[in-house]
Amino acid sequence: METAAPSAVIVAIDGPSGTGKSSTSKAVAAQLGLRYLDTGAQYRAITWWMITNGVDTDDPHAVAVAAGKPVIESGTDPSAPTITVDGLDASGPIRTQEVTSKVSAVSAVPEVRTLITELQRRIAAGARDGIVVEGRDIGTTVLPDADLKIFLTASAEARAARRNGELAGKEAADLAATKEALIKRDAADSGRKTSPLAKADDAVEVDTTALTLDQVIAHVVALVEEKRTAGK
Ligand SMILES: Nc1ncnc2c1ncn2[C@@H]1O[C@H](COP(=O)(O)OP(=O)(O)OP(=O)(O)O)[C@@H](O)[C@H]1O
Ligand SMILES: Nc1ccn([C@H]2C[C@H](O)[C@@H](COP(=O)(O)O)O2)c(=O)n1
Repeated sequence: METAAPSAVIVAIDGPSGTGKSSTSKAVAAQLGLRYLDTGAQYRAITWWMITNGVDTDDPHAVAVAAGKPVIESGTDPSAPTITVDGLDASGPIRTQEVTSKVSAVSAVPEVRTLITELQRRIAAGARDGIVVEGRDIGTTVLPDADLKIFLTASAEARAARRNGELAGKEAADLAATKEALIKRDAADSGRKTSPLAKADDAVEVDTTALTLDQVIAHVVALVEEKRTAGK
């Protein structure tokens, strides 16, 4: 494992679905020369493996028994993040509707969380120049000693509109249905017993509803710079 550089900074960015965690984290990491880790992609990857290997994702025992089998690897270059499962590129398959609908159930299984949390901590510890790690429980559970914790929020309406905007030119989704699906996934992620989606007590909350993505990125970059100037 590499030794962290003195200026290395660990940033945890959490929040509900569609608040801008991935877009913000990637851009902040790229601007500041940090690595980037999308922990949602790891939970999606293990879910995809369960589906393709015939594991019943509604059966926590079956998921727990299989949890240690797939080898999940994350590439942390913010300009080209990667995710593989058993050496196969999983970046496309993990974004399907089927994976999205099953990922909350799989990620609620404690054995899955233990394995993925260990992997996340190893990756963060190996990031010599620092890292931005985004997810649901980074500030509370995975990296409770992070130098800076951000909790992004946005209204369900804004988040649904953003998600539908991604579909421009593709099949137009119904805004109400998108909003309902977001709310349902957030409720499952917030309501699980093991490390639920939650704001850490010492996290800075940023409501992005009325902010452009560039404004959010600039705000977070400024917060990181402040921490660095203060010697973290
Ligand atoms: N402040 C913003 N204003 C407008 N659009 C935004 C803003 N932040 C993010 N977006 C857009 O919203 C969509 C969702 O953003 P992103 O994927 O970064 O969210 P997320 O919190 O990582 O979601 P998830 O948890 O579901 O992966 C993207 O299309 C992104 O470009
Ligand atoms: N730290 C994390 C990150 C993600 N998850 C679960 C819950 C989410 O619904 C799912 C997919 O995440 P997304 O790609 O939408 O960011 O993964 C979690 O439990 N903990």
